[in-house]
Amino acid sequence: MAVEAIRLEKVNVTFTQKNEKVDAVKDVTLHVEKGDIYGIVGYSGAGKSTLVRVINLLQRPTSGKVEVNGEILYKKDVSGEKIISNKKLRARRRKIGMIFQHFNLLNEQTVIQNVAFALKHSNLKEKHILEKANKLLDLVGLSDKADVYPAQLSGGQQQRVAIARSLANDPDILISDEGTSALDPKNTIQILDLLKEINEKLGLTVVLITHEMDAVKRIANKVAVMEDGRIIERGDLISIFTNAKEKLTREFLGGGSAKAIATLQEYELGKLAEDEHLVQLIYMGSKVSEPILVKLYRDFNVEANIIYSNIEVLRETPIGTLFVVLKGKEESRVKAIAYLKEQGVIIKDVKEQDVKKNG
Ligand SMILES: Nc1ncnc2c1ncn2[C@@H]1O[C@H](COP(=O)(O)OP(=O)(O)OP(=O)(O)O)[C@@H](O)[C@H]1O
Repeated sequence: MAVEAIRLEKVNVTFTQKNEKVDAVKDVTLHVEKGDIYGIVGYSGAGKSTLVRVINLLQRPTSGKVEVNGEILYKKDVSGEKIISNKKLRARRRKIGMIFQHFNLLNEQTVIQNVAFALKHSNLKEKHILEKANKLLDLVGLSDKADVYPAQLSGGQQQRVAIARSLANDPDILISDEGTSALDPKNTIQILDLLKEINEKLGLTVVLITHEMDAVKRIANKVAVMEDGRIIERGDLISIFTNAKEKLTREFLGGGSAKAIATLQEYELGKLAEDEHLVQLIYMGSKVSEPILVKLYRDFNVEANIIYSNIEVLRETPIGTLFVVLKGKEESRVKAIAYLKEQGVIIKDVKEQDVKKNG
């Protein structure tokens, strides 16, 4: 089996302040495979930052195991505590790049100096350090800004500098802790696309901490939802999107599903007749839904009345959601549903409790 980039096992982090205990991370097990873009979403205070700081041991867990690239960096259980040497830890940390919401650049240093700074400890000669820094600026599209100061750059450009700096030591893993949260929508998209490009070009594993599901939808292949220190739901992006179990996950998915529920509440499920059945259809790709629905009528004598429709793009794949009332004889509806399934459409029954006003 391939070695995973990150393996956290039963990690707990408890902070004690003035006799008060905060369990910031509770029994979290998380496996991130090499090459993943793993989104971790949750509201402020859910424990996301604490959890990712555990990966490079900026935060030592109260208990649990931290493994990076197959090497145990830290382990604490009933049998005791084990941590790699400080020297090794420093070396391993360099292979885990990090970017933050507020960029954390050195304001008195130029752009190129900011990037070069990350290589100060290395044995590279000044000339090679500058060569490498220039290459990285080129990669992030800022070659022409090498000699300006951070204050002269836009937020998006500053984050590009931070990304270039985070790549200086050729990391295997890049952690973005709310890296796009201070940016406007256009810069957010550009930075997310840059992270995806780096993921693809350099094979970097990316962990994306965010409270914005849109960021995850754009580039992540996997997602975990955190609440109150725990991971409450996780999976690959499309299955989470099409089959979220937790209310909080659906809340984060927001947009479409929240609007759908509001529309369905208007519709009142109680109004459905004997020969009617409300279902949710989810289909992938750009397959047009209309011809399929027309076919339901023509071939199965089942009318499909669309209550709500929406298309979202997940990692460049359009995913359509339709809430439709299927009307017809029961046996015809069964056949129609079987046909839809054959077409690769995911079908879910919509029950009254799914659209309860306070549900
Ligand atoms: N150094 C610390 N000392 C005490 N409590 C802390 C410390 N760091 C975090 N906490 C607490 O741990 C909990 C989780 O915080 P954390 O910053 O990990 O959440 P988060 O999901 O990243 O939220 P945010 O996006 O606001 O940073 C919070 O209740 C926070 O107050």
